[in-house]
This record gives sequence, structure tokens and C-alpha cells, in this order.
Amino acid sequence: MAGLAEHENLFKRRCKWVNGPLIVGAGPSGLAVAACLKEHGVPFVILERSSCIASLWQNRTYDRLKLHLPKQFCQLPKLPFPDDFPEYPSKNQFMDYLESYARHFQLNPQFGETVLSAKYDSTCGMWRVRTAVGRRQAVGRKAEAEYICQWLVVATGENADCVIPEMEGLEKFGGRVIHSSDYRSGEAYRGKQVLVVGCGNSGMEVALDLCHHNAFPTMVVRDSVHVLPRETLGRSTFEIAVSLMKWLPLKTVDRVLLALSWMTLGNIEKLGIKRPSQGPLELKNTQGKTPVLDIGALSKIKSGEIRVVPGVKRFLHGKAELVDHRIIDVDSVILATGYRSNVHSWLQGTDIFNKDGFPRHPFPNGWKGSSGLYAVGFTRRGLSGASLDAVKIAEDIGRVWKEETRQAKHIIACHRRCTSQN
Ligand SMILES: Cc1cc2nc3c(=O)[nH]c(=O)nc-3n(C[C@H](O)[C@H](O)[C@H](O)COP(=O)(O)OP(=O)(O)OC[C@H]3O[C@@H](n4cnc5c(N)ncnc54)[C@H](O)[C@@H]3O)c2cc1C
Ligand SMILES: NC(=O)C1=CN([C@@H]2O[C@H](COP(=O)(O)OP(=O)(O)OC[C@H]3O[C@@H](n4cnc5c(N)ncnc54)[C@H](OP(=O)(O)O)[C@@H]3O)[C@@H](O)[C@H]2O)C=CC1
Ligand SMILES: O=C(O)C(=O)Cc1c[nH]c2ccccc12
Repeated sequence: MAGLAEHENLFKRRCKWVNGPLIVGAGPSGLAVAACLKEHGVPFVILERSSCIASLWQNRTYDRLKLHLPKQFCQLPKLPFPDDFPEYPSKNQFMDYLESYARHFQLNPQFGETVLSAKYDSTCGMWRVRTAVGRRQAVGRKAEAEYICQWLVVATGENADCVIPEMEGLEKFGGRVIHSSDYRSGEAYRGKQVLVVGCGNSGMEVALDLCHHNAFPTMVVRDSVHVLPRETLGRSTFEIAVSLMKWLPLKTVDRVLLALSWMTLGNIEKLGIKRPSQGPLELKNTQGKTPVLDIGALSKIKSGEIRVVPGVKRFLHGKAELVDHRIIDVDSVILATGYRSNVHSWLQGTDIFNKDGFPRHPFPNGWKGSSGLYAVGFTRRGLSGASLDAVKIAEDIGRVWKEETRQAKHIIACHRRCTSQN
């Protein structure tokens, strides 16, 4: 009976056959796969829940954001950044580049379409992808559609949902509480005591921006974090690490990075920032924890303009009680507590993703599953990892597409010959 109901639902929804792969997400990863598919002559459909490309960059980042890796590690395949881009492009420059990338390859995503579920139907050997389309309608329900496709490319990103931790007493706090993805600038916080929870790149950069706007940030470091200078001896620390990794084992590169950081930044443990026991690159590879690439927050910590405190025990009205029992005054809270993948919430019964919505197989083997399923942009290697995935996925699909097209042409030619003979 359930099966029958499911089929009836299928007819109520708009049902569409996709000629080629269906790509979920129009961020840099989805755009990169699509551009590479174009080069292979493979048609595709891109579905994007928001109303623009790269919504993370357009709608969920602060004004002052710049890429923190040098530009050669952040451009997408087949179209380099313009020559006049600086070493670390700004958020607006990066968005302009992505817009021109989408225009150049005529990628045309379908906006306002959220994928609700996707599952492989082994009886027809196809993916069935259910979506909610457009704005909420007057009746309170969104219109739905269903797509049927041979290939499904997951490009929804490592940062699809915000992590909002449950913190005791937050409902009693009374002041403004936002996630760092809703932070644009420190303008609204001038003169205020702001508690920044989290000390990843977002926490550090939000705290720094708050200083630039004469607010008084306090940053919560509940455990440990690696801070590396963005540049060492005038060269990008990331670039140095990439060069060293060609010759040396990861653990040795980590030791070199820590020695270089010590030279540039000094002993950060004195500032209340404990370093993890694993090295920065090892930690990034094993747990996906990105080291902070410092662009100035550390000197503000040294000068006392950013205060560092240990974990928060609970919130009180206008205050926070810390795990060391201190109670501090707080006007506003910014949760720089990170992001998570949303894949587990909509993709059903697959072999490549784990319960956290990341590929089970570590880099470089996480991009391909079975039954025409692919993952792009889940390597924990930023934009350069996404580009590598995109090239491989498009090649893989392109090969099958070419073969199937050849076979189809052959069948059509045979059919024509037969009918002309009769
Ligand atoms: C603040 C910040 C700065 C960063 N800076 C750098 C940097 O300098 N260098 C670097 O290499 N990396 C950086 N990163 C890492 C970042 O992950 C990449 O830059 C990049 O955005 C990843 O692209 P993506 O397409 O995989 O994911 P996203 O950019 O997140 O795109 C995924 C898209 O999928 C859409 N989507 C999600 N779920 C659904 C659904 N169910 N249905 C339909 N659409 C859906 C989203 O709306 C989104 O548009 C940064 C990340 C953050 C948060
Ligand atoms: N300029 C740039 O290019 C920028 C790049 N980024 C990138 O965006 C991605 C996301 O970064 P980010 O948003 O910083 O997220 P991260 O996941 O890197 O950091 C989250 C932070 O929040 C802390 N945290 C989580 N829950 C709690 C809690 N309940 N109490 C206290 N602390 C908590 C974590 O601590 P713990 O480690 O103990 O779990 C960690 O310090 C990263 O890849 C980063 O590199 C971000 C900003 C700028
Ligand atoms: O900024 C990010 O989120 C990235 O993932 C970029 C990145 C990839 N590998 C790294 C190693 C050290 C610091 C940042 C990165």
C-alpha cells in the first residue's frame, strides 16, 4: 500500500527527466563540476535552494572577508582569476569572479529549489530527487517537484547548516545572539561588550573586526587551537606547507610550521591559547579542524584589545558565567561555532556518506560512490580540493556519456537503415 501511495504522490508532483547529471548546490563546487561537464559536452541541471549562486559567500559572510589562502589555491578549473586580482582577493572580488564563471560557461542554475530527499530506485536504475520549489504559497505549502536522473552530484558543501550549540541559560541572557554567518560588520556593536564563542577563523576574524569598530570583544577558547601566521618571512605559510609536503612527511612539515609560527607569533600558550597535541596539518587531515591563519587578531590579543576566556558554563541576564567561575558582563553574543554538512538529512541509503554527511573514504577517494552518485567539495581542502573533485567527476561522467551517446547514435543509424530498406 505504501508503494502505491508513493506512486500516486509521484503523479501529483511535477515529474521531470534530467538529461545528464543533476547537481545539488550552486556554490563553487557545483559551478566547477558544471563548467567541467560543459567542456565534455555533457548537459546537466543545477538545483540551488537560495536565490543566487555561492549563497554562502553572498549571504552568509561578513563585509571585510578576504580569501585566506593565496589566489592560486582558490580559482576554479578552466578559468583563472583576472591578472589584476591581489594575492588575497576580497569577498566581492571572489563573488564577481564566480558570477563571471557562471556567465562564461552559461551554467544557469535553477534557483529557489531545495532538495528534500534523494534516493536510488534500483528497479529503474535511476535517482529520484524530490524538491520544494519557490516561495511558500498561500496555502502554506511549497510546490514540489520530482527529478529522475542517472547521475547525482552532491555539491551542498561542508558549511550547509550553522552549528548552534545548546548553551545553558541562553534564553535568559536577554541580549542579541547571532551566528557568525549573520555577522556583517562591527558597526552595530560600537562600545559594546561582545562575547565571541569559538576561536576558529570566523571567531578570530569577527573579534578582530569588532576591534576595528571600537567594540570590546571577549573570545571563548574552550579547548585548543592552532594559530599560524598567514605569512612567514614574506611568503604564504600555506604555500610553504604545500611546497614542503612534496619532500617531507606530514608530521615533519607540521614541526617546521610550528617552529616558524613560534618565530613569528611567539608562545601563544602565554595568551591563554593552548595548542592541540596533533600538528596543524595532521589535525586538518584527520578531524577537518582548520588551523587559524592569523591576519591580525593575535596582536590584538597580545595588546589586550581582544580578551581570551575559557569555556562558558552558563548565561545569566546580561552576563556569562565561565568555567573558571568568573562572571563577566556581556551585551551581545556571536556564536562563531562553525558549520555542518546537511547531506544526511536528505540523501537516503547511500554508501559514500557517513552520518556526519561527509564521504566515508578519505581524500582523494571520497568523490565517487556507486549507482552514479558523486560528492564534490567534501575534501576538507577548501576550494582547491573542490576543483580536484570537479575535474575527476566530469571526466568520469563524460566517459560514460560519450560511450552511451555513441551507442545511441549507432542504434539510430541501424534503425534508419532498416526502415529505409523496408
Ligand atoms: C567564511 C568562510 C571563508 C572561507 N574561505 C575560504 C578560502 O579562503 N579558501 C578556501 O579554499 N576555502 C574557504 N572556505 C571554505 C568554503 O567551504 C569554500 O570556500 C566554498 O564555499 C565551498 O564551496 P561549496 O560549493 O562546496 O559549498 P557552498 O559554498 O556552501 O555551496 C553549497 C551550495 O549548496 C546549496 N544547498 C545546500 N543544501 C541544499 C539543498 N538541500 N538543496 C539545494 N541547494 C542546497 C547552498 O545554498 C549553497 O549555495 C571558506 C568558508 C567560509 C565559511
Ligand atoms: N578568511 C577566511 O578565509 C575564513 C575562512 N573560514 C573557514 O570557514 C570554515 C568554518 O570556520 P569557523 O566558522 O571558524 O568554524 P570552525 O569549525 O573552524 O570553528 C568553530 C569554533 O567554535 C568552537 N565551538 C563550537 N561549539 C562550541 C561551544 N559550545 N562552546 C565553545 N566553543 C565552541 C570550536 O571549538 P572546538 O575546536 O573546541 O570544537 C571552534 O573553535 C573553516 O574552514 C575556516 O577556515 C572562516 C572564516 C574566515
Ligand atoms: O579555509 C578553509 O576552510 C579551508 O579549508 C582552506 C584550507 C585548506 N587546507 C588548509 C590548511 C590550512 C588552512 C586552511 C586550509
